[in-house]
Amino acid sequence: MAEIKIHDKTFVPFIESKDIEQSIERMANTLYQEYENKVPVFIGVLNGVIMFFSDFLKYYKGDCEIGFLQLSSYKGIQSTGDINLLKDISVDITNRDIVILEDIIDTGNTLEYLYKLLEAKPVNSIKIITLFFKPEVYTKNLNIDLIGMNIPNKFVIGYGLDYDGLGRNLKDLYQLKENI
Ligand SMILES: O=P(O)(O)OC[C@H]1O[C@H](OP(=O)(O)OP(=O)(O)O)[C@H](O)[C@@H]1O
Ligand SMILES: Nc1nc2[nH]cnc2c(=O)[nH]1
Repeated sequence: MAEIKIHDKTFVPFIESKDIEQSIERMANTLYQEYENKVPVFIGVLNGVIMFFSDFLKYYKGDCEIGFLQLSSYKGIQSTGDINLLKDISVDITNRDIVILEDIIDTGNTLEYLYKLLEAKPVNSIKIITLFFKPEVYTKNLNIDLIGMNIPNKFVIGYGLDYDGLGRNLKDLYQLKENI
């Protein structure tokens, strides 16, 4: 894996896709044990979740349904702190057991918005899971039910995550070089 340049920044290889997938397989198996006799609705937070969502489904062994919502708050490598709901939840979740899938939880601003959005919904249960988590910068007290991998506080791209629109199609995860 070589370093790559996207827009004005250089990124270095960080986590290979095979290691990411192993972590996702573990997550899918853990959830399957918890929902064995239920049909959960997995809700992906677009756009960053695309690859995680698709790989997670491949490893999940039970019956399940899916839906999406779209939130956006990043400009470049910074959170604006201003969350935009670009697309509300696409399926009826009334009385359902829902699991929100996030690709990454960083500041927790998006998670806080999600909690407020979901509070008002008449669901049976809610779990929030994330593939990547940055414990050094997470400042909220909100519960995260399942975490795939803890990562340091450095901006990452690839495996669905972008830098100003580019980099989502990289199969491995890369880290911003200037931060190292
Ligand atoms: O914990 P936070 O600091 O709020 O960051 C987490 C959010 O940032 C990314 O979304 P983004 O706003 O970049 O939209 P995208 O998924 O369309 O890239 C990511 O998909 C999370 O939803
Ligand atoms: N691409 C990308 N999006 C994020 N959203 C929150 N943290 C990050 C990050 O490190 N990279």
